[in-house]
Amino acid sequence: MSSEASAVWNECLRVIEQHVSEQSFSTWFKPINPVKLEGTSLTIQVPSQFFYEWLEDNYIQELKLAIKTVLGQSGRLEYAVVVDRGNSANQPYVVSYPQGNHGNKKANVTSSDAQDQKKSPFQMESLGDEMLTQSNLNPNYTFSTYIEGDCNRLARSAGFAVATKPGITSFNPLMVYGGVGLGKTHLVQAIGNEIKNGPEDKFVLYVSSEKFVNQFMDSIKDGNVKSFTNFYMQVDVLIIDDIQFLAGKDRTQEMFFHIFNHLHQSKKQIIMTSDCPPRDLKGLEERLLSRFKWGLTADLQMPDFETRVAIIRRKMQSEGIFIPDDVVEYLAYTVDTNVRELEGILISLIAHASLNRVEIDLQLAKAVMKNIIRDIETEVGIDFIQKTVSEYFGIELDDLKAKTRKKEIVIARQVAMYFSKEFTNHSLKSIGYHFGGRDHSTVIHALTTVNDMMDTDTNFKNSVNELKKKFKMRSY
Ligand SMILES: Nc1ncnc2c1ncn2[C@@H]1O[C@H](COP(=O)(O)OP(=O)(O)OP(=O)(O)O)[C@@H](O)[C@H]1O
Repeated sequence: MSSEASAVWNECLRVIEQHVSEQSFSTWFKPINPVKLEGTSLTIQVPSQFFYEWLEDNYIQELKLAIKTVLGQSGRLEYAVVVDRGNSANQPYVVSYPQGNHGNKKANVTSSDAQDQKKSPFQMESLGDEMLTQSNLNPNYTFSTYIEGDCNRLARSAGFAVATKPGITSFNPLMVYGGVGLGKTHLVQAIGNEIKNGPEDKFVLYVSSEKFVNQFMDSIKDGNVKSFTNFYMQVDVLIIDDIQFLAGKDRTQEMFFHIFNHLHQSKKQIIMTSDCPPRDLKGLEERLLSRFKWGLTADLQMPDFETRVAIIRRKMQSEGIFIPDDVVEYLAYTVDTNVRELEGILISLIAHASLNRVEIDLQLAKAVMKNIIRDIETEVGIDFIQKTVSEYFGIELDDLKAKTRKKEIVIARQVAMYFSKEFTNHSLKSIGYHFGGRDHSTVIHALTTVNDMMDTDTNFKNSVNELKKKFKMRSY
């Protein structure tokens, strides 16, 4: 190592130190060795191709600034990457970037070893999205933007505990599972952001399982497995999304098993998500599954109506738009599949309104919704009420009209009559007619019974209210 190169690099480090966190500085800049200085071109040696890619993806601005400050406008930076070749001696090859060409992955590679040029480097996929930071975290996914409800209370509070004391609570690993679009990624990234922005300087890394698998495969192809493993073993908080993707990928599972053990033993935090509970994860090794159960497993459910309203309002706030209450309610009633879909519909609604320069109102919401969800019924008729009520109580539609006097059928029939009175313009006589030709006094008796039961039986009242929401939504 030339002493000139050392002196220049030390100056560069002083500049860099002022612009990155202490943890990043020791992880990404301390391991670098200055190799040589030729004119205003400084060559630094980095431990692996991955390390080099990481620097280029995440610290290009800091490096540029340092080189320009120390070597002037004509300053250049070249990298010598130590290639891991198992037992054979490490031969560096040089990746050379002309000034101002940093970050261009197609830049010339001049190698001291022709073979190495052809190797596709083990690299983190380009992060692309400027929203992502060096931990691959979306800064918008925070606890403050994550609406709490019965659907996520346990997972959220466990997540918050982990964020406060990563690696120390008994929630290690923390496994969050739930159906598509229910907020798994948002929650685990909120934990990551909370830790990253906290007082301790922790290296937090979020990675999808798919990316993890691809990186591992690339590392095998490139003979870089060691640097892959070393990299993951340095992490303080590893967040790995959609773990079900590891199913059937035995080699990756084995590697993950070692990384998991190392991190867990070193009291580093592991957070995972999955689309199903660990017991239903097919194609995952038993030893891995048993480790997943060491910590806490918490599920996410579809948010209830009130939580959906709160999610819509939060989204409106972040988009800086106003939507009338009846539209918010309409959307929350109608979209009960998952939160991503709810957000998607809200965004289409906003887009329609701004493209057509019209106000967002119920009419527009219905029109947008009709395009998206087929078969949506906008009117409540007796047929619809009968169908919905019979499905809800798990009885045959025909039984509502039949003579049978079985208790559960009588109740369902009375409830259906009650809603027919509330949501349609049919007379008592007509309602009776639609329920197997009963007379109007039977309908009156049904209405009285339902009202009385709602006063005395909370479960029954909840069922009626739940059904009411379905009808209300369609009667807008
Ligand atoms: N409780 C919540 N509060 C606020 N926003 C939420 C909530 N739950 C989900 N979202 C939003 O819903 C969208 C989908 O969430 P996310 O991507 O986290 O779901 P996921 O469960 O990881 O989905 P997938 O199964 O496809 O990986 C995101 O925009 C997220 O911000």
